[in-house]
Amino acid sequence: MKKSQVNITIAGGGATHTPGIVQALFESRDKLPIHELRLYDIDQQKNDDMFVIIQEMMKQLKVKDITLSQTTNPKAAFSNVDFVFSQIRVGDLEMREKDEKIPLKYGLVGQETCGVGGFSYGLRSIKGLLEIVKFVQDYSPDAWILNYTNPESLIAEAVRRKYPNAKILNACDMTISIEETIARNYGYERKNWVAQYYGLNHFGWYTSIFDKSLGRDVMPEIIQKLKKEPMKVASFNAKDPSWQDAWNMLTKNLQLFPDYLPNNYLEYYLFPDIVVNNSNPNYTRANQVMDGRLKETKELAAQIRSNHFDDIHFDFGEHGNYIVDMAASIFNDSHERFMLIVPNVGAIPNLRADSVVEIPAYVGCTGAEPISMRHPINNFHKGLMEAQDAAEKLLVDAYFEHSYQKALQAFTLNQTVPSADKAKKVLDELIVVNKDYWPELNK
Ligand SMILES: NC(=O)c1ccc[n+]([C@@H]2O[C@H](COP(=O)([O-])OP(=O)(O)OC[C@H]3O[C@@H](n4cnc5c(N)ncnc54)[C@H](O)[C@@H]3O)[C@@H](O)[C@H]2O)c1
Ligand SMILES: O=P(O)(O)OC[C@H]1O[C@H](O[C@H]2[C@H](O)[C@@H](O)[C@@H](O)O[C@@H]2CO)[C@H](O)[C@@H](O)[C@@H]1O
Ligand SMILES: [Mn+2]
Repeated sequence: MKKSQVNITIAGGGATHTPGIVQALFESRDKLPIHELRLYDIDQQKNDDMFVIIQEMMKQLKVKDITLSQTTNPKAAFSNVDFVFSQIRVGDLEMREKDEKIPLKYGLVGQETCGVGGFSYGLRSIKGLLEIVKFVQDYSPDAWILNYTNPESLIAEAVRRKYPNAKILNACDMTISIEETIARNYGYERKNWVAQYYGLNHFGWYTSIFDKSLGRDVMPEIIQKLKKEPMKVASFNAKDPSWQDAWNMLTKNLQLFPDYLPNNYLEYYLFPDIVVNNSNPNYTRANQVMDGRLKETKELAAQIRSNHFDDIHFDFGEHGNYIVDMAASIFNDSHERFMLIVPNVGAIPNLRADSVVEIPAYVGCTGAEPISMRHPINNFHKGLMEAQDAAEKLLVDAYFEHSYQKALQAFTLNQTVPSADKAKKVLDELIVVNKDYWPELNK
C-alpha cells in the first residue's frame, strides 16, 4: 500500500550539493511528503557541518514537520528508508585533484569524469557505490536508490553486472543544465520542451527539442545562435568561470559539427589538445571547487555555529529539483520524463544491447521505462560511442577481475588517449596514488 510519507537518506550527506537538494525537498513536500530526512556520510565533520546548515534552513523556511538526523552508521542510515539519494565522492576532492593533475603531466586530459581521470575516479567510486547498494539491499530492500554519484556510466555498468535487479536510477544533471542555460540565454521556457537525446553519460547529442508552446522543433534555431557566439553562463553557475569555457567549446564543436546539439563534455574527446593547452597543471577544477563551494560550505557552518550569518539561499540550478522530481514521479507513479543512464537493450537499435546509454525515460512506481529511439544512429556518433563504451566496459572488467591488462586496454582505448605508452605511464602512477582505494590489479 502506498505510504503517506517517506523516509529519505542522503548518502554523501556532507556533500556540498546537499543544501540544494534539501531546498528542493522542502519546496516539493506537496508531491513528496517527507517524514524523516537522514544524512549519511563516512566523514563525521562534514556530516556535522551539513546537519547544522540544514537545521538552520529548516528554521528559516519554517519546516517543522520533518525529523532530521545524521549518522555514520549504515544500519541506522539505511533501515526503514524509502529513498536513498546517493552522491558520494570516494577519495574526496584531494583524489579528484590527482585524477586531474596526473594525466596533465603527460599531456592528457585531466578531468573529473572524462578521460583517464574519470577512469581513476571510476575505480574508486564503483567500490563505494556497490557498498551503498548492498547496504540498501540488506536494510531496506524495497527502497529506491536515486544515484548522482559519478562517473555515472561506470557506476551504472558495475551495478548492472553485480546487482542486475537493484532498484536504482542513474541520473546526470548536465542535460537539464544545458537546456536551462540555453532557455535563459534565448528566452525559452525549458518546461515547454520535449528533448530527444542519446549518448553515453557526458558523451551525447540532442536530435531535436520540441517546444510545445511554439509548436516546433527549436533545436535548429538554437544551433544557429550557438554557432555564431557562445551562450553566457546562467546565474546558477555564475560563480564558476569554468562554465564559460565549457560554453565556448560547445560553440567550437558546433562550428565543426552543426547537425546535432552536443553535450558540452564532448570537448574532452573531440578537442583534447585544446583542452590540455587551456589547462593549468597546477590549479585544476578540483582546486576551484576546494576554494569555492567547499570553502563556502565550511564557512557557512562555522558562521551558523557562531550565529554570524545572513539569510541562507542556495542556487545549484536544476540539480536539486531533478533528483527530487524523479523521486516524486516514482512516489506518485506520474510517469514524468527524465534523461537517465540505463542499459540500452535495443533502445538504440544499432548499438550493443549491453551498452549503458543516456536516453529519455518515463519514471513511475516500477522505475525507469526507457523510450526506444526506433531508428539507428549515424556512423559518426556510433563509432565514437562504441569505442568509448568498450573502454568503459574494459575498465569495469578490470575492477571485477583485478586485471592490470584490462585496465591498460581501457586506458589505451579511452577516446582522449592517443598513445598506449602514455596510457601505461599514467596508469602506473595512478595505481600508486590510489593504493588505498582501487582493487589490486594483477599484471
Ligand atoms: N550525476 C551528476 O550529474 C552529478 C552532478 C553533481 C555532482 N555529482 C557527483 O555527486 C557526488 C557529490 O558531489 P559533490 O561535489 O557534492 O561532493 P563533495 O565532494 O562535496 O562531497 C562528497 C561527500 O561524499 C562523502 N563520501 C565519500 N565517500 C563516501 C562513502 N564511501 N560513503 C558515504 N559518503 C562518502 C564525503 O565525505 C563527502 O561528504 C560526486 O560523485 C559528484 O561527481 C554528480
Ligand atoms: O566541477 P564541479 O564539481 O562544479 O561540477 C562537475 C559536475 O558538473 C555537472 O553538474 C553541474 C551542473 O551541470 C551545473 O549546472 C551545476 O548545477 O553544478 C553541477 C555540479 O557542479 C555534471 O553533470 C556532473 O556530473 C559533474 O560532477
Ligand atoms: Mn553529470
